[in-house]
Amino acid sequence: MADLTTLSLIAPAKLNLFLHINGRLPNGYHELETLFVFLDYGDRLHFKRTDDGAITLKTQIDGLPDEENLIYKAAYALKLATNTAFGAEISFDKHLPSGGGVGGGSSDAATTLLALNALWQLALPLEKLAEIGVALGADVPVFINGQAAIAQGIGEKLAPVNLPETWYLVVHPNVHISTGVIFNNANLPRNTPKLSGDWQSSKHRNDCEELVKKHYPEVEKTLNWLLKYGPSRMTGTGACCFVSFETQHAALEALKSLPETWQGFVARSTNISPAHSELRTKLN
Ligand SMILES: C[C@@](CO)(OP(=O)(O)O)[C@H](O)COP(=O)(O)OP(=O)(O)OC[C@H]1O[C@@H](n2ccc(N)nc2=O)[C@H](O)[C@@H]1O
Ligand SMILES: Nc1ncnc2c1ncn2[C@@H]1O[C@H](COP(=O)(O)OP(=O)(O)O)[C@@H](O)[C@H]1O
Repeated sequence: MADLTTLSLIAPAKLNLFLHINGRLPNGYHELETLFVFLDYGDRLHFKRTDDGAITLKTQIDGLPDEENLIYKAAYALKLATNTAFGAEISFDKHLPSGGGVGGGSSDAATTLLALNALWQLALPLEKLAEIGVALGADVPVFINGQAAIAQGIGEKLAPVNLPETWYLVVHPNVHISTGVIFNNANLPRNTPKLSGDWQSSKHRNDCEELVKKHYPEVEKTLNWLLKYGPSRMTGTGACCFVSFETQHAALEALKSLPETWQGFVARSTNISPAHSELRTKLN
């Protein structure tokens, strides 16, 4: 295996193709059933191994102290768990909208754990990385595992699935939605029965959608605008909404007519996380 000292790796977006809330745990977290798929679009992170033991971010996010950046937190947590003498310099190109429901922060954290596990020559198994990751965010384990999955629990119990890969137009209606605020709203429905039998033959929805539409009219407008192309849905706790297309061309044509006040991107869904595919290529 190659002994790398630098590594550049994607932190892909995810979509929640459905999101059911089954109940609330004593610690306030919610029991979910959600279908995760990855997109071949995301942030790009650049890592350089150093010998001085320090973790340094060379890029900043406006209004977010480095110590609160999930990239820094992930690197620090891995260093703490392993006592490695190595350090890292990390820069990144942020493409995913913050608070967009596409998992940007969690994916950045997962990519950091995967990359530094290789650069610091730790050889930790994915289960251990996921254990470190879940303390940073409920969404981190699916990115560490790297396989499209139905998640249960708080999002960390993963059953791999194999979905038809297709094209998506993802639209961000320019509103930032805090996951914590939505989950803490008294009017959030929390009583969807657990899926029984074959999940593909059940009816699906996003249980956060109605509440978010009420509080963020731009999300409702986006979902309605997308309806002309097919059934539209919100991902996670919002704000991004998506619709699928059979061809890249059709998705790009729809993107061209997007109202100027919103942002959007077209991406292909993948069953294997593009971070894992890239890492495999670069390590061999
Ligand atoms: C809803 C989902 C669906 O994929 O995605 P996003 O919309 O955030 O992308 C995730 O469960 C979000 O995961 P993540 O964004 O990592 O959440 P965390 O940082 O762990 O938690 C943020 C806050 O959301 C609430 N939370 C999160 C997960 C969960 N199963 N139950 C909760 O109640 C908690 O109030 C917590 O303080
Ligand atoms: N590297 C990071 N990228 C994005 N957000 C981050 C990062 N580190 C910490 N955060 C914090 O996490 C919050 C949720 O971000 P994000 O994961 O992009 O949203 P979502 O969970 O809705 O997809 C942000 O508002 C920000 O305060």
